[in-house]
Amino acid sequence: MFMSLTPRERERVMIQKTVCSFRIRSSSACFSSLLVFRRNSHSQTRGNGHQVVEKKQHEGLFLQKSKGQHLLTNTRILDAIVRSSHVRPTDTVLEIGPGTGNLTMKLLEAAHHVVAVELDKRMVEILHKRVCDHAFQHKLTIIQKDVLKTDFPEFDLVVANIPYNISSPLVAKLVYGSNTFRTATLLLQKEFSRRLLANPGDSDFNRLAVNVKLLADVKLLMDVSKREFVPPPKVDSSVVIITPKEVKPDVDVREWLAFTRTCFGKKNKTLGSMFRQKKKVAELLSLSRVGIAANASDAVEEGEEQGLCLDADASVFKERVVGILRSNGFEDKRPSKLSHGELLRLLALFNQAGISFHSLPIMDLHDY
Ligand SMILES: C[S@@+](CC[C@H](N)C(=O)[O-])C[C@H]1O[C@@H](n2cnc3c(N)ncnc32)[C@H](O)[C@@H]1O
Repeated sequence: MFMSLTPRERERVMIQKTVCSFRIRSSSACFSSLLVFRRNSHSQTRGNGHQVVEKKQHEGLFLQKSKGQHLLTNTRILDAIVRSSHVRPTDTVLEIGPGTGNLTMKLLEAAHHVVAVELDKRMVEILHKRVCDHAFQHKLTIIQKDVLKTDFPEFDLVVANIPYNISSPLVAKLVYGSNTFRTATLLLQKEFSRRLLANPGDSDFNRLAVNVKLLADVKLLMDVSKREFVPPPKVDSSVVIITPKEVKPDVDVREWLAFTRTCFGKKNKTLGSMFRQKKKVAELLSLSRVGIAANASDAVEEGEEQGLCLDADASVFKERVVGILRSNGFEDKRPSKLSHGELLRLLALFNQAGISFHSLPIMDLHDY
């Protein structure tokens, strides 16, 4: 029966057998880790695009689910990712989570330089050796750190198969961070990519999409089956390309993020019912007081001009908030149906009336 399988199916059976036998032998401490054969730097490519595992030269490597260690092994898909990223020979590419370097090797061929940020020391060692074996070391800088706690050097592009458990803060770091770049081509969990791709009016338009699309365009490049990874994750993946907008709206980013957190907190509620909630009114009232106090005389004067008394009780404040919604035609609207232009206008109306949404530290930029 084994012989009747295609070479690709046979390879999978072999990997599965190894994984199963390891599971039986493994202690509970290692339960979430899988043993696989390390892809050898001299491995050949089969007609179906998968690299052949040379078992004689394998080194055991525990791939940790907690670090999202699912290696993409299909060279056709790796090539397609690099091709769709339009890497130029003059580019410095930032790769996040290079792992054993399957994508890195392709990027090194296409780019002027690659900066790879990898948390796992074992991966760094394997990658370093592999790159030296191919005499590419002068083109690669490896930063062995947590990508969320690292300041990036300058780069032109991002191309990465990222650990899915940090998708949200990582996309926020790229889109809302201070680095300028042409595009970010990211392999993401399929469901996450669909959330990212949602548009105003779609049933699944959400806070992630509204925040990312304020500053960037997002396009789907391709879906990738979970079968293309070793070990296969539970879910399928997708490759998306994020292109920062050339002209960005003039808005206080922290104020915007806090505003969208309020608007998209409860699915399908109208703005009127959302802003009538007792808890929300109390929260906004205290934030607006803090904002006015922090912005000192200008804001206080503005607040007073608008009739906002610092000692105003919650019901007066609620009427003020709902009044803004009503008189501008927003009361019965649902946030998921509003365009960026409409949301920006509503935020400006609130702010002009001395109503503020944020008192958050910078760290919370990462919190979608
Ligand atoms: C999905 S694997 C991708 C490996 C490789 N790029 C590939 O396509 O085969 C994700 C990689 O990110 C690394 N990683 C996980 N969390 C990280 C973090 N916070 N900072 C940097 N690297 C991280 C993992 O160790 C792993 O090597």
